[in-house]
Amino acid sequence: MDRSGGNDDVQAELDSVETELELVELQITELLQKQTELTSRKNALLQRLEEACDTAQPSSSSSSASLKSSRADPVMSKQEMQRYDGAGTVHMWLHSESQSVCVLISLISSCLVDFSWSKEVEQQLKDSFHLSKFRPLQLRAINLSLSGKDLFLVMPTGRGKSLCYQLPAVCSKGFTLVVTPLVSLMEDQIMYLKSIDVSAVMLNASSSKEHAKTVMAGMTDPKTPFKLVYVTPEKIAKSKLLMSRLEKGYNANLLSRIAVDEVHCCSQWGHDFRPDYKLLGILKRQFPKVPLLGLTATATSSVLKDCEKILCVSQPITLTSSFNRTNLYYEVRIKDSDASISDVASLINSRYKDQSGIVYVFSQKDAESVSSELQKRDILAYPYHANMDPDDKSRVHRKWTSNKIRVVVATVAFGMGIDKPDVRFVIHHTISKSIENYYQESGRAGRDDQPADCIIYFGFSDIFRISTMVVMENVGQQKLLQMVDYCQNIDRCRRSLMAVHFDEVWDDEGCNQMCDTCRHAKDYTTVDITQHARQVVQILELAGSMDEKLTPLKLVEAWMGKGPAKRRKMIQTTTLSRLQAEAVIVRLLLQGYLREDFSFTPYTTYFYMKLGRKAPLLKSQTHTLSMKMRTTESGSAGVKAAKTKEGKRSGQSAGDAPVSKKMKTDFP
Ligand SMILES: Nc1ncnc2c1ncn2[C@H]1C[C@H](O)[C@@H](COP(=O)(O)OP(=O)(O)OP(=O)(O)O)O1
Repeated sequence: MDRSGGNDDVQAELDSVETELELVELQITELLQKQTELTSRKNALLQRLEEACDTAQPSSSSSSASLKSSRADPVMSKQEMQRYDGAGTVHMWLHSESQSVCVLISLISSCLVDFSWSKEVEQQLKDSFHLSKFRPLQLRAINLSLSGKDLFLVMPTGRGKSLCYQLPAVCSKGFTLVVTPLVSLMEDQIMYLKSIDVSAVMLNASSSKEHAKTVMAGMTDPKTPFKLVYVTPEKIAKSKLLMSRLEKGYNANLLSRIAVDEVHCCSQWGHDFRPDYKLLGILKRQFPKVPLLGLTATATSSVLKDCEKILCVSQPITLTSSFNRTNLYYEVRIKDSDASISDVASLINSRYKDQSGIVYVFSQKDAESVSSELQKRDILAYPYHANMDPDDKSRVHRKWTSNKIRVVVATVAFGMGIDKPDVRFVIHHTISKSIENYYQESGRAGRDDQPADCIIYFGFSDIFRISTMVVMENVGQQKLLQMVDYCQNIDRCRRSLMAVHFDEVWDDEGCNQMCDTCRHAKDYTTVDITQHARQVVQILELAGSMDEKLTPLKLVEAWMGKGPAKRRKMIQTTTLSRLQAEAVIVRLLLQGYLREDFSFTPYTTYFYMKLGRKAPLLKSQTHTLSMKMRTTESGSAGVKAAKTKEGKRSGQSAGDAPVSKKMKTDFP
C-alpha cells in the first residue's frame, strides 16, 4: 500500500482545512469588531435618546452646551446642578434622533439661585474682565468652585477655561495656586492679567531667588499682594520651601483654590503625559479643604478617571462642554505634491485675502521652505518652529497677533497659548499625528465664534513621514491611522468622526453642512477593489520570496510598472492613476490587508509595507473588498474642486462655493 501518497492527500486536505479555518477565524474577528462598534454606537444613541427625553421635560432643563455635560455624575442630580447656573442666560441644545433639530432655548433664569457671591461675580466679569456675558458652562463652573466643590472642566480649546479659575480667584480671599505645564503659558496669562489689573505672579525654574522670596512671603501675608500664583509642576515636586509656604498659607486660610491646567498631563493614557504631574496628588493630600479645579481641552472619561486617582480627589464633578465648534468648516484635500503650495497660496490670496491664518507643516525645514514659497507669491508669511531663537519666535508671534504678519507657517511648536480671536483659516499642509492633535491645532481658528475654515492636505508620503516619527509612542500608530481614516473618509460627516474621539455623538444633520462630506454628500460611489488588492498582495509576496523589502513608495512604483524590468514581467501592473493606486494602498493598510514594518538604524527609521493579518482572506474567491470613491472632475479631487471654488468674497466659509456639475468617477 502506498502510504506516502495517502499521507500527501491527507496533508493537502489538512492544509486546505487549516486555511479555511484561518479565514473563518478572521471573519469572526471582523464580525466581533463590527459587533463592538455597533454596540457602542447603540449605547451612544440610547444615551442621546435618554438625554433628549430628560431635557424635553420643562422641570429638568440642562444648561449644558453638550449632550453629556453632566457625565454620569454620582454626587449631584441634574436639578441640583442647575442651581449653579446662577442668574445668567442659559443655552440648551436639544437634539432629536429622527429629525435632528437643534433648538436654542434661552431661559432667562428667574428661578435660579443667587449665591452670596453672585453680585460680585457679575460685577467682576464686567469691570475686571471686560466681558458682557458668560459662555456656556462658565458660570456653572465658577459657582461650583466658589461653593468649594472639586471640579474637572473639559472644554474645547479657546472657549474660556481660564476665566473659570481667574474670576473665582478675584472674588476670593487669599490666592489661587495655578499649576501650568509651560512657562510660556504662564507668561501669556500673567501679561493678560496685568493688562486688566489683576495681580498675578509666577514661580518656575528661572525665577530669581529674590523674586521667589517675595512670592513665598506673599503667600502668608493676610493682605495677600496677589490673587494668582502660577507654578510649574516641577516646582511643586522639587521645592520643599514652596510646599512649606503653601502649608502656612493653607493654615492661615489664604490658599483659596488650586487650579491644575492641562490636567490630562497627569495620565499616561492622555496624549501629553508629563511625569511631574503624577506627583500633584500631594496637593489634595496636604490641603484637603481647598477646592481643586482641573482643566483640559482633551480628555476622555478614562483619562479623567486616571487623573482623579492621581490627584487624590474623590468624586469630583465633571463638566463637559460640547466639542462641536459649529462655526468651523472642515475640509480635506488630496495633496498633490507639485500643486499643493500653489493651491495653498491661491487660497490665501483669494478666499482669505487680507485675513489672518496659520499653515501647519511637518518639519522645521518645511516651515522655512513653505513660508518662502508663499512669500514668493506675495503673501506676508513667516516661519515659526522650535529651533528658532526665542526672540525671533516672540517677534513672529507678536507681529502676527497685531496683524503685521498675515500667515504663520509653523510646526506644532506654535501651539499652547495662542489666543488670536480672528484666525480665519488653519491649513494643514501635512496631516496631524492624531485626530485629537488635529482638533486642537485646527481649533485655533475662529475663536471669535465667526466662520472660519480648517483645511487639511492629505498626502500619501506624509503618512509614512509621520509614522516613523510616532513609532516609539505607545498608541502612536493607531492614532495616526485614525487620522488617515478621517482624511480618506468621503461619506461620513467629519464632525461625527471627530466626536467619537471625545466620547460625544454629533449627528450629520447637526453639522449644518459645515464639512465637505456633508456639503457634497452624494458625490461618491462604491467600487470593487478586490482585484486591485490581489495585485498588491502578489507584489508583496513576490518581494518576500526574493527577500526584498518594499517601502510604500517602492510598492506604488512597482505596481505602476516602474520597477526593474525583471519584476515587471512577473507582476500585473495597474491601470490606475498614481493617486488612485495610493488611495487603494492606504485603504488596504487601514483595513489590515497590509501592515507597517519598521527597521531602525542608528541614524534613521525605515518604513516598509508587509502583508497584514487579513491578506490571506484575498485567497478566497468569495472574498470581496470595496471602497468609496468620489465622483469628481479629476483624480486630485479636492485640489481640482478647489480651483473652481476660489475667488469668492472673503469671510465666507470654504464650502460655500458652487460644485461643478461635470463629473466623472474617480478615487478620493
Ligand atoms: N464669556 C466670554 N465672553 C467672551 N470672550 C471670552 C469669554 N470667556 C473667555 N473669553 C475669551 C478670552 C480669551 O481671549 C479666549 C480664550 O480663553 P482661554 O481661557 O484662554 O481659553 P482656554 O483656556 O479654554 O483655551 P486653551 O485650551 O487654548 O488654553 O476667550
